[in-house]
Amino acid sequence: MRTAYGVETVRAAERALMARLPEGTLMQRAAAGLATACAQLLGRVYGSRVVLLVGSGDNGGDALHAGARLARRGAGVTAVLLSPGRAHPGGLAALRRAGGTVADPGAGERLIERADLVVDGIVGIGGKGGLRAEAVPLARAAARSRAAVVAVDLPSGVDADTGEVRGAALRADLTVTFGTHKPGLLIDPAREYAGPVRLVDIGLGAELPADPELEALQHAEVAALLPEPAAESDKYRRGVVGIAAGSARYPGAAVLAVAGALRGGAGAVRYVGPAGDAVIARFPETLVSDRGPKRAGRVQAWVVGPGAGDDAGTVAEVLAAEVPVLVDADGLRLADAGAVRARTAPTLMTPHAGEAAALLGVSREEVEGARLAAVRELAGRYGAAVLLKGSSTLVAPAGGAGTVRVNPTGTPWLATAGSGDVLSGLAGSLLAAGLSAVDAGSAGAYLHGLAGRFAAQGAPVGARDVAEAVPRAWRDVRAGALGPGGTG
Ligand SMILES: NC(=O)C1=CN([C@@H]2O[C@H](COP(=O)(O)OP(=O)(O)OC[C@H]3O[C@@H](n4cnc5c(N)ncnc54)[C@H](OP(=O)(O)O)[C@@H]3O)[C@@H](O)[C@H]2O)[C@@H](O)CC1
Ligand SMILES: [K+]
Repeated sequence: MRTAYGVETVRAAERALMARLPEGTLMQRAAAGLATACAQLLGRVYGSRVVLLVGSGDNGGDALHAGARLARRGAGVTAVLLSPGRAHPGGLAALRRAGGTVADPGAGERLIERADLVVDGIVGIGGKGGLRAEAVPLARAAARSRAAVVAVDLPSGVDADTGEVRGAALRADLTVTFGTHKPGLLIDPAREYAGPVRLVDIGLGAELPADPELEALQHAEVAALLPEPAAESDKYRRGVVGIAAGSARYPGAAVLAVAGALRGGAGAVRYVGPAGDAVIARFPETLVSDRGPKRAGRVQAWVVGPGAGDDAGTVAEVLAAEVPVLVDADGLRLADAGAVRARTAPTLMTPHAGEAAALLGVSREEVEGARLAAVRELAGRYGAAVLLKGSSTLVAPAGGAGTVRVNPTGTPWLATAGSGDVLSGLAGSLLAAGLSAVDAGSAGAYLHGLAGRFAAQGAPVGARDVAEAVPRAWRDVRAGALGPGGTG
């Protein structure tokens, strides 16, 4: 499990740990890890040109101490001080002792142009707002330069707690973060600025509380969630998932949701709606009914909404059922908020950013720029678990408070028509198999992302290919959890 903690929590843990350690220990641990990562990226340290961008806080201190270590190994290290009078005194002294030099911001752009490595120590978890004006030309120069850019703790200019990016920010090739991930490192748009993230252990772990702000499941945790049929399982014990989707106009959504559901571990898939012929032609194993959800027969969880058009009646009927319900696509628009809140069985809503924006009455850009806030807000308003789809899919528990899951397996190739229908079927099937709403959403997104990667392998794919790759993803998750041999 990868976890991320917010700034307040990190600060409290840091204070508790520092009280037991000699002064400066944590910064030395951070700087040692940072210098090691920089050296690996450089390959050859001796003779390399390193530029440190140094702000007024401890983030700059980390950069200066790491720079001193690189200078001792023969790198030419220059620190560009953004607030010359306020740079970390101990770090500055260490750099000078190691033979490093200091420059004014005015010289920064020229130095960056010729550098092999730029270390971004402008601002870390103490940052407020976006990058300040004096740092913007340096961020641009770093982006232009062929130098590798390493961000200290997080890329300067991104919000550590939310992943929001207001204005300019440093774009890193690698982020070296200390003690724990910060939420912003796992959520777009900030995540994109961070590049790959390396976590340096500084001993903070024992001081962190049990409930992180954010968590990302990995193979082992997903494998533990996946249903496994026992010898005595019949199809009803494995769960029947009902799919109320598709319309005369959009039969494809029904077919794709069923395609996902058949691979999600439920014992049977029941389809209800006007696209029964299309569904049965493609998947003869489906139980098809055109008598509406109420009279369709036994179902352990429902999926409602993909391609539903304007069929508000079916959505209302499904919401009245006393089993878990996944609401997607048109269903989100048609669902009555009061009816969702009044439900006693679990509800999982699965909007993409545009649908979430419509529900919240804001623009799509606002949702995409502040995904964590949006998913919590929706989960609070509807009293339902919410899976917000996108480049970093988030799953918030009903009510919106508590740990949010972030899916690590997504791929841009999944942004293809019908891919969401497959996910809703897949996650609905996991609901029917007995997973909680948050577990079904996050395990579904994990398998779906992995399936997208397997199907795509660097080339465009259709939603059907994604559905067909789900069994491979499932096997990979189980194999990876068992040890060597998988990709986990
Ligand atoms: N936590 C831990 O366990 C450990 C933490 N460690 C390290 O400490 C870092 C946190 O250090 P920190 O608290 O000194 O804050 P930091 O991020 O350097 O910035 C604050 C300074 O920046 C300024 N400033 C504010 N906003 C700004 C902006 N937008 N653009 C530009 N400047 C801005 C603000 O000054 P102001 O001008 O507002 O007075 C203030 O002086 C952390 O990220 C990690 O690297 C490790 O050493 C070891 C263990
Ligand atoms: K930084």
